[in-house]
Amino acid sequence: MTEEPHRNATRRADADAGQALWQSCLEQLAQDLPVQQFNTWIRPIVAQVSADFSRITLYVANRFTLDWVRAQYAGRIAALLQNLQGDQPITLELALAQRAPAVRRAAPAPPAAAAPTNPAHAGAAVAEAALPPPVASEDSARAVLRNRLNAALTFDTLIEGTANRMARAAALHVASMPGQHYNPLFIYGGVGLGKTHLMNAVGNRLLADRPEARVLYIHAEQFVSDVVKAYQRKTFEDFKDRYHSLDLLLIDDVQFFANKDRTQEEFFNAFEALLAKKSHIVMTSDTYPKGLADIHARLVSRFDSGLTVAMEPPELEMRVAILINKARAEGTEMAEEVAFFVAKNVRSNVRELEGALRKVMAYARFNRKEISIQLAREALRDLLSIQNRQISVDNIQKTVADFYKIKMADMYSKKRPASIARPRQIAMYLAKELTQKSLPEIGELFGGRDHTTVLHAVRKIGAERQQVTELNQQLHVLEQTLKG
Ligand SMILES: Nc1ncnc2c1ncn2[C@@H]1O[C@H](COP(=O)(O)OP(=O)(O)OP(=O)(O)O)[C@@H](O)[C@H]1O
Repeated sequence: MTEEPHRNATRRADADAGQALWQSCLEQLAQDLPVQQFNTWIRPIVAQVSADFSRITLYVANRFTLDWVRAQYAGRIAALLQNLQGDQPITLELALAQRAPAVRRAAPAPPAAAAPTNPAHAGAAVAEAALPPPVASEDSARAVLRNRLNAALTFDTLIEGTANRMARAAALHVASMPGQHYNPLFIYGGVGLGKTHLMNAVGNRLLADRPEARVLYIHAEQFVSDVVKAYQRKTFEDFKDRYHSLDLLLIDDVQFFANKDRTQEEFFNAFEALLAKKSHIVMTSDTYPKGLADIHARLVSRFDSGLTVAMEPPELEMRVAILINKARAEGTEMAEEVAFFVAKNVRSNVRELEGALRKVMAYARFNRKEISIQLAREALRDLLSIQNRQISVDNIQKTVADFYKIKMADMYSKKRPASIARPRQIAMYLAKELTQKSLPEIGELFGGRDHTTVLHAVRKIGAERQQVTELNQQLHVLEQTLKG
């Protein structure tokens, strides 16, 4: 045998062994996953195994599938491959199909990208190949439409609590029966409370159930820019085709439409067209529809014509659950007492909670220490000192008194008219929410009142906040002012 055919034969044998490895993995996945999931996401994958078995590249058809497979299955696939492969470390890479070489050729592996190792993946690493520009080989309009959803933001990763219960239930309903009830669904709340996450979860769930559905997630600013482009390039027909043909439109932060008359008009047209064909619209905003400034009245009334739900700042137990879950997703177990400590000190929103968690984990890694309350205290030193400096009961009393135009002295007085008693109850509620003080301590600072009086105020305002939009808005404003 000359050298060349011999080399070719060796390559073929390697390639066959590589495919056998992937085949075994596929068989296992077929057993583990529901048939529909396996057929939709796993079966179409083309795998390429490097000659030394150190790297497996999975080629998928488009960016959306890539994100989805990475978020939902990459960890499981990597762990399975590692199991089949034994001790030798293996790196899993995801790439778009247009880069795939013919499957059965044992081409050399692409240059190794630095692959971040995820401890949750049983020693195997998952990397994403450098991606070429958007897929040209398939229904490109659809691929672009789907690309904007973030596949990692699903109902499974969204922790439920009192703060988001209603919004989550409504979103789940929309995802399972789009176009029927709650159309449009209008979700509002402060920054970092999970509005974008929830909205993406609706899109991801619908696409998992109906992969052919035309779903678009878009930020309102992007919509504005699309309108401008359609004007400049005189491509309104394309614009209309794009927006009016959707099954589900998810549009984030509609407060950005303020003062943009032409955009509002185009959005109104899209809105009417979509509703007429029973497509669903989900919107988010930082305020409830009637609180929106500089948006045409006819649009505001359309926004409010389905279901409007608020997302509230997460309560303590929810913050604890979020921390424990997010830490676990990063391969770290966080003790409940530590999670309580962090959650008590970071109250404003989930994004800040995530930031605090990242700090604590990085601090533990750098210092090679276990995560404990003491370590969390050190890691969050700056944040804690800013908070302690800014939010005192005294500060809360002053701010609330100013806001409701009563005297500071009325916070401690025994006077009972509603115009004074109510702001006082609101201040007590905020003192409990925003400081570490106990009920008796708060009572003391409000003119020596009993702790049951404080508890009554905290419960009453907390419950009313869920029901009365105006009070909720006022509390948001006060909270933002106090947090600086
Ligand atoms: N209930 C939750 N469970 C798990 N993660 C959450 C939850 N709520 C929010 N998050 C996470 O918090 C971060 C901020 O959420 P998101 O971006 O959805 O907030 P938002 O309300 O859209 O904020 P903004 O108005 O600033 O865009 C995201 O990483 C999101 O995944």
